[in-house]
Amino acid sequence: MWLAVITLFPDMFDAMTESGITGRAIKRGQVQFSCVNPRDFTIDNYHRVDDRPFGGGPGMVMLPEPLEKAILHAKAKAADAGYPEVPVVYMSPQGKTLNESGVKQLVQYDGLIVLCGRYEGIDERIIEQYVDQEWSIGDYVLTGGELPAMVMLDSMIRRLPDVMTDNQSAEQDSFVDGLLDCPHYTKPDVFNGIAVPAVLKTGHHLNIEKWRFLQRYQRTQARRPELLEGVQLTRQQKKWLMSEKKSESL
Ligand SMILES: NC(=O)c1ccc(NC2CCCC2)nc1
Repeated sequence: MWLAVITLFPDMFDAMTESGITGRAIKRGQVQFSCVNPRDFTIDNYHRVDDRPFGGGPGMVMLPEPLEKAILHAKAKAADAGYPEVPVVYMSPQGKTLNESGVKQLVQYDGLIVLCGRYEGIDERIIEQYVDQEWSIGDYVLTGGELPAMVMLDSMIRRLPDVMTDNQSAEQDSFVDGLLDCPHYTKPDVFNGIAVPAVLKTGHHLNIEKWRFLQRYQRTQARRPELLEGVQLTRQQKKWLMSEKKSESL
């Protein structure tokens, strides 16, 4: 996947490119990643990338010209790399709230340009003319679009084929079927006097699968009941649930 981020703080993305599974995917060439800095496209002596808002009010707004030049440069780079039509995504609290289905939709693209704002935001005419999709990682305001961009890109990169090894695979992710995740345990058997649930040490895979499903269902019911509306249970899961409810009513 071809990715470019437009940002005044490219060094922030070292957190994603220099470590972990995302760093490995980039080193392996599974992801082509680059940053484009609007400050490199300024023409005044002060390299201005922002100015005061028309209509007054606090803070500054990012100037449209450096952003336009940065976007066009990123689009040209994508075309040179063989990706002629790359959508531009802008990270903002006004965007669609990102969730697993949004990640699945985004990771289908061959390439993506992610625009990160700073200050009070960017000139609206850039959004009107160049932004294809606005996305938000949640209903809160941050000082910049860089962290939301890294959150979104991390969730996408881990879903690319062959990025996660089999035993890490994203397919078994908790959210993949809408339920929260089950508890996880590893050595030691007893930690601070608390033992690992016995079923997990039986090696009885069906019982373990049942236990994990029931844990996930009960956790979702207790913590995020609204998520249950969108959950499609398999016949087996429905049976497990029925037998659990029966045994509870005994
Ligand atoms: N919830 C979010 O995804 C989000 C995105 C960007 C942002 N701040 C940026 C937006 C324009 C200037 C700073 N804050 C929050």
